[in-house]
Amino acid sequence: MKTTAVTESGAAHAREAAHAPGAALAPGAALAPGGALADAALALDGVGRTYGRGAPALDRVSLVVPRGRFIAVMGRSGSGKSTLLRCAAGLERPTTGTVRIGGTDLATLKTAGLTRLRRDRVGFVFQSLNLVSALNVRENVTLPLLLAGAREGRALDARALAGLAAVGLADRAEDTPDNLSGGQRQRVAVARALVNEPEVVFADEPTAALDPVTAAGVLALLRRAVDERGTTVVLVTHDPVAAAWTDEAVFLDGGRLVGRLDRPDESGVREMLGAHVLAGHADAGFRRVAVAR
Ligand SMILES: Nc1ncnc2c1ncn2[C@@H]1O[C@H](COP(=O)(O)OP(=O)(O)OP(=O)(O)O)[C@@H](O)[C@H]1O
Repeated sequence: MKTTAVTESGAAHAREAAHAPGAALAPGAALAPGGALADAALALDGVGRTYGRGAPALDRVSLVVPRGRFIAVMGRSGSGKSTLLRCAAGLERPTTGTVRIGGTDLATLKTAGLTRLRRDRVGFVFQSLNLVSALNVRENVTLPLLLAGAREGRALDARALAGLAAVGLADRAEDTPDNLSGGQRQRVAVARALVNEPEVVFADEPTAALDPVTAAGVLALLRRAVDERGTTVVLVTHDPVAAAWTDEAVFLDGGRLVGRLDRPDESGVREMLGAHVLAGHADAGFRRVAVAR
């Protein structure tokens, strides 16, 4: 695949990111309450999810994501990426294991508390969570703030406009989403996800429907949130080009975490997807794969 200049600069940007590597826990490893791991933006410990009588969609996944880190979750179709994201984001309760966001064990929260946590501390950029077409772009961006109890008014609008300016769409604030292109709508979705300054943003294939240059623009916005605000971003993607914007890629196969790359580049990711992940399915153990740069 031809790499665009924008994409190369994104990959270089990701390579230059100087964050400490994330940690992966052995299945079943304990998280010390109040310890360094409890301070992570996101920590999964032995998380599993089974639907009905089928094989586990997610199988004892343990993963610690420090604050201010951009992580890609990769793997072939059906490997459990979206299930991991839904469990990690508190949209679905895991069958086994523990999920912590900023030290809060999600299992300790009742439905209302979980809703509050998702509203106040988490941002979402999902293909399926589209913008509300009955509201204009500015109103779409203010929605999370209103749901969190903010009062309508100039201060709220100013915050939405600042968010839209950051994604280059301040001049489209009064348009309806239907009048925007797919890429512009995704940029509004990013502005909406970031407006209440969440600790963690979960993004499920946010660039899947976009051309490479537009996709790079959306990924650059997420990268900037990580670098400038210290936001943690968890990105589910099939795309090695998208993964190259992140600090770390983790690989799922058959619901298990089977590998990871620090500062992934396109070729390293392709190699993992093509060889290690598929061939490594029989090996249930978690493997660290060092890639020379
Ligand atoms: N609500 C559900 N009910 C039953 N099975 C489910 C449900 N959600 C996911 N699964 C199953 O769990 C497994 C993992 O699905 P998941 O959507 O997490 O994979 P994925 O890696 O995100 O796939 P894709 O890349 O195709 O989106 C699949 O076998 C899927 O059929």
